[in-house]
Amino acid sequence: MSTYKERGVIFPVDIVPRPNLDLVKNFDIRDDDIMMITYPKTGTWWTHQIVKQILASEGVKDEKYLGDFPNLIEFSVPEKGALAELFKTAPSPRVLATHVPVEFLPSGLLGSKAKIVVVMRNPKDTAVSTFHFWQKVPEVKTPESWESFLEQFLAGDCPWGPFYDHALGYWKLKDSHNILFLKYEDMKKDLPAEVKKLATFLGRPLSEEAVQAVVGATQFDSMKKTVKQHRDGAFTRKGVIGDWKNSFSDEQSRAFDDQYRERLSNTGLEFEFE
Ligand SMILES: Nc1ncnc2c1ncn2[C@@H]1O[C@H](COP(=O)(O)OS(=O)(=O)O)[C@@H](OP(=O)(O)O)[C@H]1O
Repeated sequence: MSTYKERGVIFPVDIVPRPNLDLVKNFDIRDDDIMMITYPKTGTWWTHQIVKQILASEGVKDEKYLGDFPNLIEFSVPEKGALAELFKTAPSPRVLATHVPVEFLPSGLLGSKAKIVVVMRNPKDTAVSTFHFWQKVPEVKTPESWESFLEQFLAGDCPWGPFYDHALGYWKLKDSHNILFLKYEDMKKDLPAEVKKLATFLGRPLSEEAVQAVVGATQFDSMKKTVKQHRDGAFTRKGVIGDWKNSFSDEQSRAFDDQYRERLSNTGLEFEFE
């Protein structure tokens, strides 16, 4: 599968055909939409399952749109075509998800009352997860060796663009009232608290019992059993914080930390690595 660059950002052509970017940009947002935003490999499937469970507790169960696959509006899937087309007529509340950087978002989103949830993960684990993922998608040409892959990741040469540009593009919107930031590491450390926070933000506060039910259904082991296993299990691979230690050499880790400090110092954005 080949890739193309749009405004400096790499997209895999078969997953996000170029016309899809216009479809997404011009996509009409409804005030009751829920827009989930993730950089790839930071918790897309996980948070999608959590939102599905939160909505299920108010009786919303539409498998056509809230199916197993995270609803990534910029994607095209063989049996459905461009998802942005499909979602135009989906019933409310719509759960839309995207990996696109902020400049590619539907133009009406930020001025709307839609709820925006941004999920982030520490960039070392994100890089490792991404490396393993692309090895299972041989159609997309990414380096086979970890060393070369990491070099590209540090250079920002990866699908959906550079990690830090993506994260900071959204982080600068943090004072907007309808955005919630979640971190993968917080979810790992205290899932009930994060589920509660998310449900409340979505205007659907849950009882303690309901929180526990969502947690039970979305913990890693449950998801490994329930989420359809595409790409040889790549969507539920290890699900831990700190797996980067199995791939990074000390030297790679130092170079990574230098860039991390350079890009995030004085931004207020920080991540936990273990
Ligand atoms: N329930 C749960 N708990 C903890 N971690 C989980 C869970 N579900 C998925 N994962 C891990 O999330 C990583 C995949 O990220 P994404 O879903 O964003 O992938 S994708 O962008 O949609 O391809 C991938 O991370 P790695 O294991 O580090 O590769 C998954 O294992």
